[in-house]
Amino acid sequence: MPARLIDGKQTAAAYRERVKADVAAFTQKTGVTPHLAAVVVGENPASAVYVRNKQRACEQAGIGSSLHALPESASQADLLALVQDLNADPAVHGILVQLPLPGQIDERAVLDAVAPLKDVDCFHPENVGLLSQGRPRFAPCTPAGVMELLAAAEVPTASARAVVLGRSEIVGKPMAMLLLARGADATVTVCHSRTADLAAVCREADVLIAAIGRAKFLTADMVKPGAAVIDVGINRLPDSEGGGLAGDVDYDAVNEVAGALTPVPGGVGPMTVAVLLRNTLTAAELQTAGEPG
Ligand SMILES: Nc1nc(=O)c2c([nH]1)NC[C@@H]1CN(c3ccc(C(=O)N[C@@H](CCC(=O)O)C(=O)O)cc3)C=[N+]21
Repeated sequence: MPARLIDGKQTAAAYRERVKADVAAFTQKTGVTPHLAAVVVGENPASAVYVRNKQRACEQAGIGSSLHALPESASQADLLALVQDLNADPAVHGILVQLPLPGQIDERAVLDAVAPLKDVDCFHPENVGLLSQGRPRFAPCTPAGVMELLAAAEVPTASARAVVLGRSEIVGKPMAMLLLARGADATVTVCHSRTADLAAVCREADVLIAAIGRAKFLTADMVKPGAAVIDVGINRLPDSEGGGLAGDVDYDAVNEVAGALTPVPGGVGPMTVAVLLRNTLTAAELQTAGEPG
């Protein structure tokens, strides 16, 4: 019996319509157009696709966007100077420094330099701290997108056993915090590449979030029959395997065991972009209400 498809494209489209309406109301009331500045260093092809998707989504939602590209060889000082300029620019509300950055640049130093009120990725320690205290300023884009998908698919989290496979700063750790938060009330296990009996731990999950960054890593033997499986993976397959995008889930096999499942593409990715739009409006609201800087 194949799993119920959790349609990220459809959920993202509905979510973006709501953001678009809220942006129109905000701009009508304040005369301010929210603006997202995307910073890209070098020519990472995957990043180019995502940045283009984000810019297109911004335009459709009535959000202005600008692209600030530095060469692969840019120094950390160059990038920090650009971030400071964007921090100081009152017409820029959200700043997104596209990851990964080239090896000569310390990602943590750059992400820490983004003004907390403009940190629409929710990567800054201040915003991660607020999130961990259950009073988030911004929703972490991909984890919040996952929560929206679970809600849209009416997958219950309260009292459910949730297993997060992966412990990254971008997805795994904030994902665990959102599932643990009051209102979501899941019982959360975070596992990773060093977890013993990984398959057995994953099989305990009613809700299983795969965010380990390895193509088709989650196999059918790791899934409890009927569980909801959310695939956060965005792995580019080598041309020898047909190229294209694959998730962290072995989709065809898991589709026969899971109760509900997200596809890649068409699942979490579109939600990541949709939540980024919401965060950019939130940033504009915070900076227009005269919130202390
Ligand atoms: N500072 C920063 N913030 C990010 O949020 C961030 C980042 N850096 N670096 C890269 C990752 C990746 N990411 C995606 C965004 C959209 C899709 C997306 O729209 N995916 C479509 C398919 C897109 C395609 O055709 O390749 C889908 O899954 O349906 C995927 C991945 C955001 N990221």
